[in-house]
Amino acid sequence: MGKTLSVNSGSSSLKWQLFQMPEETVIAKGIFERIGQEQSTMKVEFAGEKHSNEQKIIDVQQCVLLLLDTLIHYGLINDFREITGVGHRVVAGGELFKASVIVDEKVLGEIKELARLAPLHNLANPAGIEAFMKLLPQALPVAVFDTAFHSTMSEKAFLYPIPKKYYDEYSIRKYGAHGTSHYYVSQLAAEMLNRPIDELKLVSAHIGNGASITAIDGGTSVDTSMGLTPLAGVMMGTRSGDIDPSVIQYLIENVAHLNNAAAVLDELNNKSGILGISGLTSDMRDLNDARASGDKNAQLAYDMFIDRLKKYIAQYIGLLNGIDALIFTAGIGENDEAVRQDIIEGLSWFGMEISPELNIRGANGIISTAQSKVKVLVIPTNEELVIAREVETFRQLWFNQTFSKGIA
Ligand SMILES: Nc1ncnc2c1ncn2[C@@H]1O[C@H](COP(=O)(O)OP(=O)(O)O)[C@@H](O)[C@H]1O
Ligand SMILES: CC(=O)OP(=O)(O)O
Ligand SMILES: [Mg+2]
Repeated sequence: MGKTLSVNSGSSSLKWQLFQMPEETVIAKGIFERIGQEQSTMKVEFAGEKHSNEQKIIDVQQCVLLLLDTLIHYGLINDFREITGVGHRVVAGGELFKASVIVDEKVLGEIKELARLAPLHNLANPAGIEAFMKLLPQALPVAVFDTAFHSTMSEKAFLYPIPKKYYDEYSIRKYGAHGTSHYYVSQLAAEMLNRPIDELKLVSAHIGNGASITAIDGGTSVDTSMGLTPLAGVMMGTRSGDIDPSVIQYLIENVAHLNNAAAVLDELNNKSGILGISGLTSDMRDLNDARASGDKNAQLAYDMFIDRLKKYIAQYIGLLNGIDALIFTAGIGENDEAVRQDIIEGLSWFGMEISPELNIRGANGIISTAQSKVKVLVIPTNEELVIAREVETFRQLWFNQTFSKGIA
């Protein structure tokens, strides 16, 4: 028994939930959005109450302090010691972490080392972990990796067609990301469809600020659009997704301020995607406003975004030789019915059709028509719940070990 805090640090947001475990009751949850941008917001929800504040939030350390203050301020905890476990989302686990792990100094060092595989995340992730370890020394810290679910990919899927020695000697391969989310929504899809997961072929579209598409066969990830790092795959809020690698050398040789690989990679990670094409914003809500007011580049960014998503989804339908269901999840996938409509309209040849009555804001569940050959689902992701369950497994193991040692 105890309270577990799950921390999901994304590239633009930090989401958290405080659970009473093992009951899995949500005591409170919240989100810090647009971290590091001009208008950051902090939202908290508990017992039917919703609070929202606009303030400049610079980084993850500030989020941690604000979050702990909030828990005390609203009486959600009276004492920090009530929190017995803190689970952290870590994006890159590399070849090292294929499952969740209790964090100690060594693990923390290894997570920092892996930052080169997730530059937008693995720097913020250990900063958050360290801050919580310092402020909540009694709570069991557990790291849950985005890459773990994709560790089932075969060599044929995860190798790049470059000399194999670069995998053998340097572990250069596709690792994917958002695995905790793809895992969670695929399990729920099986429940919603009332079919065993091992019979199902699914494509899961996690479309947030970061976005990835995964092909899931019998409950395991067989391929996914992100690569060595979360830069690959579809176009994203600030990331280019797949491009011809020769662009990198061309930029280095021809653009004065991009005269090394790190500068180009920064451009591709932070200034590209929706932001790069629109020249305005990385955020879908703002992009929609700009499109509505007739901004041509905003419309172009949207059209490119939709096409790239369609291409990856179609590719994975091909890889799986047909699918039972397509799942939409994450910030955009869950909330933007027009994005879902535009994607499915372009994939109608595959026998997908969504119902305008079902495809509404706040939809949760099946949104396809009765005659659609492929079911289309909207499933709000809950990476925090999966993280809390992982923490609980470790806490019970730890408790049982301590208890059996005690009576031995
Ligand atoms: N109501 C909404 N309509 C359209 N897009 C939305 C809505 N709510 C959130 N989003 C978009 O979701 C994206 C953030 O998704 P999220 O999954 O929270 O990102 P991340 O975890 O990568 O930080 C942003 O582009 C944001 O504009
Ligand atoms: C891996 C990744 O891009 O995560 P997020 O979408 O949460 O930023
Ligand atoms: Mg996210």
